Amino acid sequence: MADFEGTALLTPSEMARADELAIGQGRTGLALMEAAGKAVADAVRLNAAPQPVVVLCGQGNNGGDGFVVARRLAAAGWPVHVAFSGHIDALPPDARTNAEAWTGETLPLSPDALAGCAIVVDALLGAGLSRDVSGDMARVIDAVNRSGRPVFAIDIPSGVDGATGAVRGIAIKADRTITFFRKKPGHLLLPGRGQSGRLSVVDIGIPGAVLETIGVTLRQNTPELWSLPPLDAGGHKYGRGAVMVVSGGLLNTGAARLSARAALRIGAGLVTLVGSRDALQVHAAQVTAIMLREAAGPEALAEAIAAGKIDAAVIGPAASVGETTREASLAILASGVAAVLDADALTSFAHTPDTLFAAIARRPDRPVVLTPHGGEFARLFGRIEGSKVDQARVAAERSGAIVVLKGGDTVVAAPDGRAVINAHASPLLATAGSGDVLAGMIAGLLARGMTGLEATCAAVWLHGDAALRHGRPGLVSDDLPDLIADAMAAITPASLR
Ligand SMILES: NC(=O)C1=CN([C@@H]2O[C@H](COP(=O)(O)OP(=O)(O)OC[C@H]3O[C@@H](n4cnc5c(N)ncnc54)[C@H](O)[C@@H]3O)[C@@H](O)[C@H]2O)[C@@H](O)CC1
Ligand SMILES: [K+]
Repeated sequence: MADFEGTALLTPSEMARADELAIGQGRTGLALMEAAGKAVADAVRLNAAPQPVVVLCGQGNNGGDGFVVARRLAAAGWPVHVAFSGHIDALPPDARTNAEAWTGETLPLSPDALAGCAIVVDALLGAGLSRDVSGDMARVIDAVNRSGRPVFAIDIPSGVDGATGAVRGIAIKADRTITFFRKKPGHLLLPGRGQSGRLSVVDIGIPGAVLETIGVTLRQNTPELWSLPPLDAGGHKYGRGAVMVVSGGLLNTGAARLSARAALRIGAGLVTLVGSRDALQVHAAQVTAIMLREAAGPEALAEAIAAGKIDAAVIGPAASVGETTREASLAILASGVAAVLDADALTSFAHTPDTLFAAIARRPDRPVVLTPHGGEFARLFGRIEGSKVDQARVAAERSGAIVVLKGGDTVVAAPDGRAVINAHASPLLATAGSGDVLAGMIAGLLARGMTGLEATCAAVWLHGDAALRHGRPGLVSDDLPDLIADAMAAITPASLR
């Protein structure tokens, strides 16, 4: 996977380390704080005409940034007051210096401090919370959220946990968030993403090279992380990979068809639906470019894989839960093809996850991708503590597979610890069959020869992009495969299309 440093995400402790490393390389904490406060004051000035501002300052360095913002806005002629209830002496040194340099009005931190102001700057808490928000601070946050006034959050909306995106008790609902150096997971994970409003990242003088020292393993999913394989002018369909999708029974064929269409649309050379004769008769009435092959039972599946020179297989969409799907999944894994296990294939191992993980371990060279939503994840992996990223990472390590923990903030994790958060998505994707399309897209890109993590991240991003392209209510999963072409075209240079 390309190592594009702009996509790196830093947990609060990694960000503290980045600050420390920058300071070790000759920057001062005060200079970083001044740059941070200047960036926020500039953002306020760029986005509004001069009007009364209240800067809510907490007891740490986030509050220190707030005092810089207050000083700079006041110097630019804006009416500003600060709301702060701590002891200046108890502030960390740089924040204290800036609090002492503030000569304007300071009111106690309470909902009354909002009176008469038109804009709120939130400098209460940074990304690394040590406890839930309560007391006066909670009351002020509640009053800000009810006030309807525009809020500029410094670094992260106060109350959002920068590592997990959780709202710790209560959190500021910001219109704009200005963060420093790199985004934090809490800006992308839900509900933190929804609290952040429009997010911008500003350079405050921390050298990018510190990322290598820190050893960042978490990234945001963007097209910079992967590239779609170019089409070969002399290529033939087998060179673009063959996908097999296992069908559900007579009355459950639609889900597999969605997967198959998506696999073909994303560029697999050949796609075959396999299943019972009666299921194939339903498919036959619906598909044209997709091929059909009768195969019932694990041996027949293995034969179909060999006969079709299959590169990647999908099993799970409406496959039914139970022994048949379990045995079929094991046959696919034993065949060694790249495999995407979705939906019923995951639930079929709910009572025997170790059987699945052992089968994955026997074929370390070809990728296996598991695509659970939250319910399927819990059935297969039980309860895992920590953020969504932590959970996906533990599951990937335990299973030996790439795990796609789906949702509005899908997390992809690899067994080696690399993880990616996808925020390029639309709530329209919460519709029946959307996951079936994603499974097909992943398989299509695996068949085209992309590595497991790249294929999965690319498919997740393109799936989100397809829904964003629909751009209006009324998206159904049948629409998605046809939107994939435009999604791919937008990131593919014309010479390679
Ligand atoms: N040199 C640096 O470290 C820099 C820091 N910067 C700013 O500093 C911030 C981080 O500063 P800090 O690490 O001091 O963190 P905070 O500003 O969040 O302050 C931490 C303090 O808040 C308290 N606290 C934690 N959770 C709380 C809760 N739920 N309710 C009430 N109090 C709580 C802690 O006990 C601690 O006293 C960043 O967000 C950024 O804005 C920037 O100025 C750039 C440079
Ligand atoms: K804040």
